[in-house]
Amino acid sequence: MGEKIAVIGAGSWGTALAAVLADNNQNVRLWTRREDQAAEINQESTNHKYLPGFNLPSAIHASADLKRCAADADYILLVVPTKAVREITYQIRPFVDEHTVLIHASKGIEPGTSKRISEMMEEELEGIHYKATVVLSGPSHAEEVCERQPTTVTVSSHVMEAAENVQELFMNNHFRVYTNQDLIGVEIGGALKNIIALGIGMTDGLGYGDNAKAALMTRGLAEIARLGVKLGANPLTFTGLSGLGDLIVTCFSQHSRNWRAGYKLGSGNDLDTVLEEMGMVVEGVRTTKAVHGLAADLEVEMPITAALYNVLFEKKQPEEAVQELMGRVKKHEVENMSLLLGTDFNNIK
Ligand SMILES: NC(=O)C1=CN([C@@H]2O[C@H](COP(=O)(O)OP(=O)(O)OC[C@H]3O[C@@H](n4cnc5c(N)ncnc54)[C@H](OP(=O)(O)O)[C@@H]3O)[C@@H](O)[C@H]2O)C=CC1
Ligand SMILES: O=C(CO)COP(=O)(O)O
Repeated sequence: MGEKIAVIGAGSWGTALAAVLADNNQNVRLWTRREDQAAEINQESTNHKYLPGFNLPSAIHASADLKRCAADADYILLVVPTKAVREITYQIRPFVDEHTVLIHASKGIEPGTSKRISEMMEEELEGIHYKATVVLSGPSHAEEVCERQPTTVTVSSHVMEAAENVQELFMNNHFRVYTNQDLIGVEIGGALKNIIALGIGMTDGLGYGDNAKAALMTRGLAEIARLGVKLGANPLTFTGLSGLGDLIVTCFSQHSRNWRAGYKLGSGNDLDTVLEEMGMVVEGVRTTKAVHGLAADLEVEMPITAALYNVLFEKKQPEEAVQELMGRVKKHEVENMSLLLGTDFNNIK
């Protein structure tokens, strides 16, 4: 039976990805830190906290014993919130060796260090030799994946052979997987779209219309790409699944926790109350803090991220933040990006 794959994290996304792998006849062990949740998944084939109403494939074996899940796994797939990535990566160290391929499907940037997920994992695994790290990202709400709705994602790695193997593991008639060589761009796009989705939710909560939404998404993607290119990403990645694709799905879907949190903030609720009520991870909040600091360090202009930062952490009223965005000095639409790319497109005759 298939490859041995340890899925670490039984929230909505870890569980949905475990279901895809089980559908593909892989040997899936799903780790949760709660014994009661492992028993529920094994006995009832449900995960009522994170995926209420869904039946999971009975072939998923859940366990709260990390060693049992990861000890002889060919692939270890980490799907925990960004804030838990270092701690959990450190815990899997004893089970990683030169045969292991690590995969992650989390979306965030670490405040303080500005590290991407794969960078944090590499740091926590320092001194251990393993095959590769592969990121899986793209427009993919867990609920629709569990419904076996058509879904497309991207996998990326510095080791393309590993990315292609991971593509093969997940591919089926409902779940189509592309490869992309641009690890930085794929991780940046997946993490930063959550900032913009928070903003879109906020404009919906405030009662703004579709023009505002289009403006935030388009200019939001411009600033994501601006930072990404500065970090070494391929600008074209931001037009792909892990860029524009994920931005669309997170900004338009009511499955999105980032959109929902933004909506509640725009409707007048305070951040602490909103996060407490969500009961699931809202990655965009910490990522806004991380990216605001990173943009300042790198001197990259990110006015939408700055506006979100002010609303989330400086108690600025959302309406005031919108007015400040609209009242900025006059700009040329493609100026910054074209200069970063080394071509002044404004002067092309
Ligand atoms: N949901 C989705 O559709 C998608 C999510 N993602 C990304 O996947 C990542 C995981 O999100 P998702 O599954 O949705 O999150 P959820 O909020 O659905 O679940 C969080 C999971 O992480 C566990 N967890 C939280 N803190 C810790 C910790 N300190 N140590 C160990 N486990 C912990 C929770 O365990 P417990 O229940 O015990 O608290 C729970 O199993 C995020 O980065 C997200 O952006 C990416 C694509 C789609
Ligand atoms: O990344 C996602 C979809 O691709 C999930 O987004 P949310 O975390 O906002 O629910």
